[in-house]
Amino acid sequence: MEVVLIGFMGTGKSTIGPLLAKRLGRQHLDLDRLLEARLGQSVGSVFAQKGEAAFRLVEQTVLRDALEQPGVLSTGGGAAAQVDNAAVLRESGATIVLLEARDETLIERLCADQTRPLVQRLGVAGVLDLKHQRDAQYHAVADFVVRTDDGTPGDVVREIMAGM
Ligand SMILES: Nc1ncnc2c1ncn2[C@@H]1O[C@H](COP(=O)(O)OP(=O)(O)O)[C@@H](O)[C@H]1O
Ligand SMILES: O=C(O)C1=C[C@@H](OP(=O)(O)O)[C@@H](O)[C@H](O)C1
Ligand SMILES: [Mg+2]
Repeated sequence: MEVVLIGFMGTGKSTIGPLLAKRLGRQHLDLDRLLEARLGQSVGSVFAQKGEAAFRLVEQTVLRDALEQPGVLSTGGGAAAQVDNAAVLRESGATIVLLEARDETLIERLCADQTRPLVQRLGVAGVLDLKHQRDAQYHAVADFVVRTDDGTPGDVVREIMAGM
């Protein structure tokens, strides 16, 4: 991978990834979609039927495979926060961009989309606690940070390009 987007749920990794890839003339991969294709099941049903620990094991394998390919990768929000994955990401040589947004922005975005199992399980307050627990891990992995609160997705892509 040349560029990997990391960050909490709702920061915009899956929205920005395809736009950035198009701008760079590269392929785009989304880790959650790769995992779903491998298991033939949605992320939500993997959490419900197999549990989060099983999800993390498959996520780790799919991440390692994806990093071998060229292009732009949008990770799922938990991927870079797992210790083993953090090391693999750093060693991959990809440019790692952390997307961030204010708590209020994330609440708005996450409440508007009911497909994330951790939001269902933890609720808004619980999920923000999880974000704050993960923040230091995200920053330790990232090469630089881009905020997605105020601009359009196009603005975010331009800012990423400027940072590379
Ligand atoms: N500037 C922006 N950058 C990225 N996403 C944005 C922006 N403004 C609004 N959004 C919205 O925020 C949501 C981000 O969701 P998504 O891309 O699935 O995030 P993630 O993959 O990080 O969980 C989308 O509904 C997107 O349309
Ligand atoms: O933060 C997390 O632990 C998760 C984030 C999700 O991806 P997005 O960040 O793209 O929503 C998805 O991988 C799964 O629901 C778990
Ligand atoms: Mg996503």
